[in-house]
Amino acid sequence: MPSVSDESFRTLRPHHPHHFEFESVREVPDSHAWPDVHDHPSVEPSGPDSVPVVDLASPDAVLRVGRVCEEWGVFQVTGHGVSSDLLDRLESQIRRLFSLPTHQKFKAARSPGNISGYGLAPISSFFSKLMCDVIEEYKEVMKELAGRLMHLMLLSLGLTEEDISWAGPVRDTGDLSAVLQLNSYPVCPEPDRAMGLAAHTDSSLLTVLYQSSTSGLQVLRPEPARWVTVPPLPGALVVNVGDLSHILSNGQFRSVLHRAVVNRTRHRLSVAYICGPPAHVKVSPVEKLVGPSEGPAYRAVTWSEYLGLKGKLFNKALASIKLPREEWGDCPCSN
Ligand SMILES: O=C(O)CCC(=O)C(=O)O
Ligand SMILES: [Fe+2]
Repeated sequence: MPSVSDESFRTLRPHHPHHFEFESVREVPDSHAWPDVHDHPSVEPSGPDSVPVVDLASPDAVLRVGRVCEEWGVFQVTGHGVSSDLLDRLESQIRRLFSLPTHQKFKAARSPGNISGYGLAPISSFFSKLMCDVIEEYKEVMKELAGRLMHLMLLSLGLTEEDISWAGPVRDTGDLSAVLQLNSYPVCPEPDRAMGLAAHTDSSLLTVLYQSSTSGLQVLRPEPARWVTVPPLPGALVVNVGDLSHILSNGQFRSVLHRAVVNRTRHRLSVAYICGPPAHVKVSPVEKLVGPSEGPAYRAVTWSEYLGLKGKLFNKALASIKLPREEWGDCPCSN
């Protein structure tokens, strides 16, 4: 997928952007011109087009989380306990990282097919010089927050720890795996002709996104289809419901289609903590949520199997594991 921004570092998984020297361009080259930036109108957030904000410290957090996961598949969280000092330090280190000369950034590049050991060697030697401490601290804090969010989501579905044993005790953070992805969206001379990150749903259970202070994230709302901007709120983090939570909830939770647009004057950064189940776990619709007459809507998949499908089929991956209606109730899949 070509995209203008696409400069990103993943601390666990490889990414091979079609590299481009953005600083020198005056107009978007054909290779990066995006055909359907205006496929649907973009609207500014207000009234019913405002992505909900959930205060995790509020007594009705479980109820609110459940409702927004069903209706939106995305929300902003406050009351999460992540200090603004940590977010500031993270952002300034990432700015330093992305402003390094290209040849230096390429020292951390992953070679194709080099998935095993998840690239810790090249990446960690790179990060250790520059930003290892703050990244490690952020990952720790995110692990805890993602666990908390996952448990709120499970509780809102009426599930207990027995229903999803890999999630660990509902009060605990469980045993999720995660990828940290750093995105950089350079300024763009013609933002209307380019795309930062193409429309997609996340393949995760959930993604916690820090989007600094520059807007660019948009989520698709239906009927009429429109792109709603998710405004950066000081201190808030964005939570996207991923495809695996949609599967796990037997379609009850919406996995939100979203994209990142670029702008003319501000270099935008975002940090995605992409959280999934442990590697060996197959995610399938939880039995309790499957009505006796309807059966599970999806077959079981591991995270890596699903990522493979996503790599091949992109936005049709979810449809590819949907069980046809006639097979419902007679499903060979297991939890
Ligand atoms: O930069 C953003 O706001 C979105 C990033 C995103 O969607 C992703 O990393 O999956
Ligand atoms: Fe995303």
